[in-house]
Amino acid sequence: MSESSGSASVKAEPFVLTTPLYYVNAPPHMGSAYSTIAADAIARFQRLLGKKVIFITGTDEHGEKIATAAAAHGCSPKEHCDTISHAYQMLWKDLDISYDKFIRTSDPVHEEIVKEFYSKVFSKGDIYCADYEGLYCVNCEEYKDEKELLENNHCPMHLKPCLLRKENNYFFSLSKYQKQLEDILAAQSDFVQPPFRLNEVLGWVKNGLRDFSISRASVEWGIPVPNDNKQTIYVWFDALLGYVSALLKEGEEPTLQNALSSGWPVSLHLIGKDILRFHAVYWPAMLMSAGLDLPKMVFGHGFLTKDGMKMGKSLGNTLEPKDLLFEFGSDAVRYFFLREVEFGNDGDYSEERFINIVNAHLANTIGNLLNRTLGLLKKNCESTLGFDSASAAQEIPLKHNVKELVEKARIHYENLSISSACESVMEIGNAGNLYMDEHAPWSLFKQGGASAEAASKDLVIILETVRIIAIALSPITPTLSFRMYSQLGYSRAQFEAVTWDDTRWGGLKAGQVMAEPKPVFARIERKGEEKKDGGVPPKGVKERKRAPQPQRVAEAQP
Ligand SMILES: Nc1ncnc2c1ncn2[C@@H]1O[C@H](COP(=O)(O)OP(=O)(O)OP(=O)(O)O)[C@@H](O)[C@H]1O
Repeated sequence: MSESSGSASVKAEPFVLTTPLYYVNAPPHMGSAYSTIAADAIARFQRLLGKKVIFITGTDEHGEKIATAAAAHGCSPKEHCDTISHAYQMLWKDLDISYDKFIRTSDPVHEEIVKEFYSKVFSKGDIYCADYEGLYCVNCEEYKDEKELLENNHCPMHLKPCLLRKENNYFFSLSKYQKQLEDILAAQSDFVQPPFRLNEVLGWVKNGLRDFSISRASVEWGIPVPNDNKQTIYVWFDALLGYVSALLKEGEEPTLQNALSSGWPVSLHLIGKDILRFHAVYWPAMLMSAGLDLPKMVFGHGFLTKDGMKMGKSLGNTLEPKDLLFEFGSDAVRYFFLREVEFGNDGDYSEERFINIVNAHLANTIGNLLNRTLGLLKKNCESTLGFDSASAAQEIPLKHNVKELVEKARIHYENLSISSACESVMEIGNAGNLYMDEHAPWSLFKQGGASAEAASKDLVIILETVRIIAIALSPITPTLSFRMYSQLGYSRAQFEAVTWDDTRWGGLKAGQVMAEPKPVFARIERKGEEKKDGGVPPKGVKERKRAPQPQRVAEAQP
């Protein structure tokens, strides 16, 4: 991605990004939440740059696995999909996901788009009928190559046996697009990110592409193949087109032309590495066949793992996001996973690490800095700024340091190095804390006169640093950032109007009145940890409370 300057000018071309459309075989888990949180951070960052963003997420609802899951719950596939899709939407709400469009592949408008697309590919001569026999993983909804399977034909991802299946299906001529795909991957080196995943994709393509079946004779819960109602369209062929259907406006006639005119091609498909082949090989070939533009980038991130295995619905080894949210709150969950897991690589969850990171960074480095400073301002300056931040900080090193770190954070966000962006912002917090400790304004106030004046300038300088942190961290911790902003005396509307340009030094003005100091982030107490109000809780009393409760813990004042 670019390193061009972060301007707030509105670009005509929207930034369109997508999460995977999650398969509704079971409710969402922390892995599904991870992709969506990351996409949300990117969407929020792009909006801060002044871009028009179309952020698409949704659910993939057809196929054999869904019909089986519905039967197991004694309901119809549609009822099952309604329930699980709703669970995704509720979780996204709790996680502060700012999506613009939630697409469900059982939506009738999507069916129209799939049928039109299928007919285009058919007219191109890229669909034919043939018998196929192969090993099928129902959990991947994919025929597998024997070479990629474990002992006894077990799927390496789901650890379940693949079954031999023989069907008469419609096939897509993927092999026809081998050369074109090789050329695209060579010419557009950032089409697949991170770079090591591009090598993976190049390997698959160079090994030779085989046509794949795009219909199922044995699956009823799906979109009927045009002109052959005995077969339904393969769930992946159908699901990928959800990214197109999502662009249709409310009430608009469901045609490809209408959908494509509202933002195609996608700027970024953000996916887990498990579905890279579908997005970086099958999907571009399908689009080329239909004569549609290709997405600009496919980013395959790593897995959240448990005992080294991918956390997933089929394996059932998942971490429940609702529990984490209940206990720690949305900002903590978002921050931990985006800061802790280097974006692109795998990462493991540990509660101890979660608590340590979140307490150290959000409660101490940021929350405590703001709270201490506001406490001093209240005590010594009636919570009112005596100087503009621009005039308070003429040529101090902190100001230059902050400027450099903000620019680093911006470049990291642009390059999707989300963890490094968090790190740069936290360095701003460290610099602010160091400034506070070195200048010790509490003792300058005691000296009075010119020293007291210097102290009140110091407070403005630190609060300006915190203001910049609030903006730069807002793609990751939107709720916490708003709490910080309102402590600085700004309204919700003022917070919502900020752009990345507002990270420039000089926002705080003399006379601005700060809010009553309240901790913006409650430190998480470990089970059995001694509480500030005295001792461990008595037996039978729940040790942790629902987060966030910022007023619960007041950090020590200097
Ligand atoms: N453990 C995980 N770590 C990171 N992302 C994950 C994880 N599990 C799922 N995802 C996200 O969800 C996408 C797959 O969605 P899907 O609905 O198929 O979930 P799943 O839990 O992987 O299902 P299954 O276990 O049945 O394969 C991945 O590409 C990724 O974006």
